Amino acid sequence: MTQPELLALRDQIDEIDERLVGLLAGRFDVTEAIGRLKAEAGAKPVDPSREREQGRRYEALAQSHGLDPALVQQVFRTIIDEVVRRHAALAARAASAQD
Ligand SMILES: C=C(O[C@@H]1C=C(C(=O)O)C=C[C@H]1O)C(=O)O
Repeated sequence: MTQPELLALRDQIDEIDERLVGLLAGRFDVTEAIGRLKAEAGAKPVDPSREREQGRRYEALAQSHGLDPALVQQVFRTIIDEVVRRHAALAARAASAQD
């Protein structure tokens, strides 16, 4: 291993990480829009049936990319838990605005 090789690979990692964070931010923008719609409609923050459907999709995606499905599920569990937390906050705000 040469130092330039290592540095070039680390540059690639930095670019991928930047794209991942950008994608994550885009996902949170979309889920925020969903959270606002659900809060207006009085719908629950969590949708277990949608989450089950996604779980099956993450499993298939992980397998098609040669990744450990448990790892992919764990990553999305962390993200979705944060989405649901934000949706609950939007719902609480909408409910208190109605008081
Ligand atoms: C985004 C939604 O809200 C929650 C968060 C989800 C997600 O981050 O993918 C999926 C289902 C819901 O529990 C939704 O209902 O679509």
